[in-house]
Amino acid sequence: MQKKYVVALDQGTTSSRAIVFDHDANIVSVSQREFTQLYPNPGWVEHDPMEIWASQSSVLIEVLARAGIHSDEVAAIGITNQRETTVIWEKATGKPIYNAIVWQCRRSAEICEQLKAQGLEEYVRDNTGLLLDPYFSGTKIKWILDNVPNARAQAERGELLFGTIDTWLVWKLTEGKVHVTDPTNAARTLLFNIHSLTWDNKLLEALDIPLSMLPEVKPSCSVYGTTRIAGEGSEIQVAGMAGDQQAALFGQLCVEPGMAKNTYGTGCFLLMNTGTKAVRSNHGLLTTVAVGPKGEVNYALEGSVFMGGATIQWLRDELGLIRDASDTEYFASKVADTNGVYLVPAFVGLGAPYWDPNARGALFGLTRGANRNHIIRAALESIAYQSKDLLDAMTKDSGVSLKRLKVDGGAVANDFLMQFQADITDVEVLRPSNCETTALGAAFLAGLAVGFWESVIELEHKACIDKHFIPNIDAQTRGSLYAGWQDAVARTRA
Ligand SMILES: Nc1ncnc2c1ncn2[C@@H]1O[C@H](COP(=O)(O)OP(=O)(O)O)[C@@H](O)[C@H]1O
Ligand SMILES: O=P(O)(O)OC[C@H](O)CO
Repeated sequence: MQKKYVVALDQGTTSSRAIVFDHDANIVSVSQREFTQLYPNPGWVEHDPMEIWASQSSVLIEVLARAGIHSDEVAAIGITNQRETTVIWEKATGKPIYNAIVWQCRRSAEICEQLKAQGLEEYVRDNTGLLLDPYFSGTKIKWILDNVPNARAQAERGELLFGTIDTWLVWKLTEGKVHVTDPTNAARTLLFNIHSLTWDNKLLEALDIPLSMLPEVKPSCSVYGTTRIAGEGSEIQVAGMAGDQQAALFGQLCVEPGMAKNTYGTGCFLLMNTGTKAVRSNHGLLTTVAVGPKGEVNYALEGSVFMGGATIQWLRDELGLIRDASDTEYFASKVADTNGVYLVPAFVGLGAPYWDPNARGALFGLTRGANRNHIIRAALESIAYQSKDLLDAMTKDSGVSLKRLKVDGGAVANDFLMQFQADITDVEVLRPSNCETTALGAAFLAGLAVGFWESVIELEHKACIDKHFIPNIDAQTRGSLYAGWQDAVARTRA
């Protein structure tokens, strides 16, 4: 039967999605399922790997059933995923030995301090492009090996496997036959040398992690194995994968140096392609691996903010101020400003450009006149302020002053947020008509790997802009609003 579709699996921090794209990159069908967030201690975040698999495999079955698509019409399945989140399982049984430790989790802060005390900070910076922060997988792996009974002995006997979520999904999809990752995910582990593109022995030794646990690293645009939907029908190629932020960069076709996008999901992630040159940041950004026009390794500068849309979930789930994330637009627009209120959402510390794992969230400027709408507005504005922090750092590091910013992710549906982003950065914000660019990036990689699409040039005709947000405040107002934010951040850190 003719291959008409590519399916992207987008395993995000809060939900698992499966999206079917046709040859024109139109969305044919979407299926999505939220899963449980576990907070066993303050600052700790976990997921159940089996629940991740259950939600991801069920949406895959559902998305095809809903659209009446047979597996032999699917050219390939591409994977994109929340990065850094760490799963360790038994090779023989496929059973995880502990919950997945999520990228936001702060429990390995002390291990990071120990590595700093060993003088490894510069080495890490030079060879992995990262910083010593609990964000990345390496110290999470060590924590599991040090704290789960028998884990270290099992690891030393070669009985355990490590994977980020891409690796875990391919392992499950191929029924335990394939243990693989790609350079964009490997680059987030703290164990991968981004210049030689191999696992780094010195860091494996420092963290006491056996090499036998690590997956093979294959290009982001390759065929990794095959799967059958619910164990039935014809085999589908699993081809193409990238960490979600790099997939979004590729989905937005930012494949040339100087092209950038900002994704507003659970966190916010601003990435700029720097081509074949790995640019070292002097302003608190990361150097990471991206995907080039032919699926090859490119580099990117990245600013990572831990609480983006998650701040809105907090308003909904913990404070009960809204019923749905989209309500925030209505309430924020009911007031002319925040009445001097600033929310610094350092709930799990602060990421780029501050890298302060010990900072905690704070609300400033409360007066008797401050009401719910001001707090909701301050929460939305905090997402835009954090993104401005990233954009300013990016300009300093790259020397490129962006005039236009491509955006995507769940929270860009919010017009208030997008307009405020344009106002506070003085940059035009471009929202694509398909905001599922993360999934699109994975679909592109999978489709290119199996010849469903020929080249990136063919893909360029498939993207279009839904809305332009033009800056609309004066420089003085912008300056004083941002100064208030910087003051609030400084006080949070103190
Ligand atoms: N209209 C909206 N306004 C503000 N935030 C929103 C809106 N819709 C969704 N969000 C936020 O966006 C996030 C979901 O985006 P998504 O890209 O699906 O995230 P992820 O891939 O990290 O799971 C949630 O944190 C949610 O609170
Ligand atoms: O789940 P998201 O889309 O917020 O992305 C999570 C990032 O990959 C973490 O680095």
